[in-house]
Amino acid sequence: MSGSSQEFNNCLKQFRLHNRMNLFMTLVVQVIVVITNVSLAFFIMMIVNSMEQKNQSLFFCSMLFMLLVVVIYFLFSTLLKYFKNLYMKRALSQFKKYVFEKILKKSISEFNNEFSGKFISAFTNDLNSIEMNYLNGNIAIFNYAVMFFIAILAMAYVNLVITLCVLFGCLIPVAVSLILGKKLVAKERKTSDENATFVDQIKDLLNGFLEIKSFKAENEVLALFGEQNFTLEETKRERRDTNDTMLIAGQISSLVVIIIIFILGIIFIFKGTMTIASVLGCVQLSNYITDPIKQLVSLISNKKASIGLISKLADIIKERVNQAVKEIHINEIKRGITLKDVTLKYEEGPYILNHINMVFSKGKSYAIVGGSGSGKSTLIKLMLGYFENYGGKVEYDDKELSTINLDSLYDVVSVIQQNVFLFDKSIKNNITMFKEFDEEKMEHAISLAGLKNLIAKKGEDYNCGESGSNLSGGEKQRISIARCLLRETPVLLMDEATASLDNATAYLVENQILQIEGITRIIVTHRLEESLLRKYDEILVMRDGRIEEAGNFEKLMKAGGYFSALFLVAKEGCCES
Ligand SMILES: Nc1ncnc2c1ncn2[C@@H]1O[C@H](COP(=O)(O)OP(=O)(O)OP(=O)(O)O)[C@@H](O)[C@H]1O
Repeated sequence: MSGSSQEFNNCLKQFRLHNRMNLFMTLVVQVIVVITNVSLAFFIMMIVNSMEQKNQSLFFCSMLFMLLVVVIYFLFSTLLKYFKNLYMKRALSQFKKYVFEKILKKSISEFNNEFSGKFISAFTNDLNSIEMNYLNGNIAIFNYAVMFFIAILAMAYVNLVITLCVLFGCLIPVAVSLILGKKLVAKERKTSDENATFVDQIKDLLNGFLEIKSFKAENEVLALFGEQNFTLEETKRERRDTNDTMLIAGQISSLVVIIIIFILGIIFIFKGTMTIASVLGCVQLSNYITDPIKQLVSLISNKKASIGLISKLADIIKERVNQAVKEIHINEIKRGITLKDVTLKYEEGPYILNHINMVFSKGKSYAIVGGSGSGKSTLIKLMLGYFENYGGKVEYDDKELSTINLDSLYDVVSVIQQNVFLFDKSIKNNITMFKEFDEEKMEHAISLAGLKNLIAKKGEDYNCGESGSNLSGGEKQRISIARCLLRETPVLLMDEATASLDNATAYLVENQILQIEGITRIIVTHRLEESLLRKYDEILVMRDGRIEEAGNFEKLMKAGGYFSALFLVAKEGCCES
């Protein structure tokens, strides 16, 4: 079985898990509700018969019958509501949890290769469609199928010829559905894809709200929005069009059926083989035949379309990386990290990392410096298992990165990046990432990250706001530094982690991190401050994806090469400012 179909089956399993009894009860109760519905036709026949025959006792009998039907209907539709809602609740919550769990299991590289709009759209638009058209749809299909068969049996009991002719009239919508069904599936999938692009764009545009306002780019952005908005709505229009064509076919079929019943009914009344009551009964029963046909046509097509969405979701969440090759677990670093002839490029572009050779020894500190775009962040991302298509070798001790289980890697390596993400939760939760930590360890990390004053002022339960909007850039960054230091991993990677801090705080934090004993630090920095740079065991100078020079501060300055030029320019800039 392929990964996708295995995942597809797992998705469907979530609807049934611990939920079979609720579904079974829903279906049983549904049958009883349908029978009470169909019995209305017999009530009409009894009433009309009592009128034709002026038979009072038959009239009272039919009224009593109807009263009983209403009571049964009330009781069972209440039960139906109860079991159906219970089934839906469990099915959807389990399904969503499963999908989200699968997304969380994705590797960083997998997640970044897919548009996150795809995931958001899957959780909004696609899930709504799956709820409506698959879960609700399945129950509705069962309801109408039962209604159709019971009504056919009841009508055959009243008049077999009329029943056969009615069935013939029902062929119109069935034929239309067969013709248009496949189109609808394709259109539902296209709508889902367009919606994912739309969500992606909205996310992107709203993230840049400040830039849009300050550059007065509202009109240009509105035009960009308008294009995708139009494409999405056009796709939805096409989908609705196909759906409506099927509904029209259903309506025409109902009219044809009613005409057939009346024509045949009059013939049979003239022949004396049918009464007015039974013709009216057939008309009422025909509703329970044409209505299901009308509904079933679009319900089945919509269900097929939503199955397409489940399979698309299964495709998104299925594991792409062969986990078998990533089964090596590491829990410590004994010697260090070695890069052997590492190369990397994005698709068809130039090499971003160009034959890098480097040994990062355990417990030492390394600074990575270099001009903008020289590949510093890419190198950090590479060591975090961000890329799968690199050349050469990246070894943690003697274990190749591509074979290491990434969960275990993140027990050993942590990263602080320039772009900080904070959750809309308290400062404490943002530092601990919702885990329990020793009070003493917490205080130590808070102190190293220079957060003591902030916590004294606002308290650790202070809410950070959406994406940390209630805090300054520097405060957010210090929280992310504390978050990382709290984990006390043997390897710490930092990518411009102090960029939004003022000079004094940045110096303090970097200095404190350089004093932590026993951990391996690899720090990308733009701050070429002599007293700090002297504390690094080695400085790697990157240029165009290569390591141009490497050595300690003194050696590099003596060499008078690229580093010393960078250092002098930075020093001059600093003195001028
Ligand atoms: N997703 C991507 N697709 C294509 N090219 C990319 C991508 N990300 C980065 N690059 C390119 O890779 C090169 C190295 O980028 P990287 O972010 O590693 O540089 P950097 O040295 O960290 O720069 P800076 O100091 O400005 O942060 C740049 O030329 C950049 O344009």
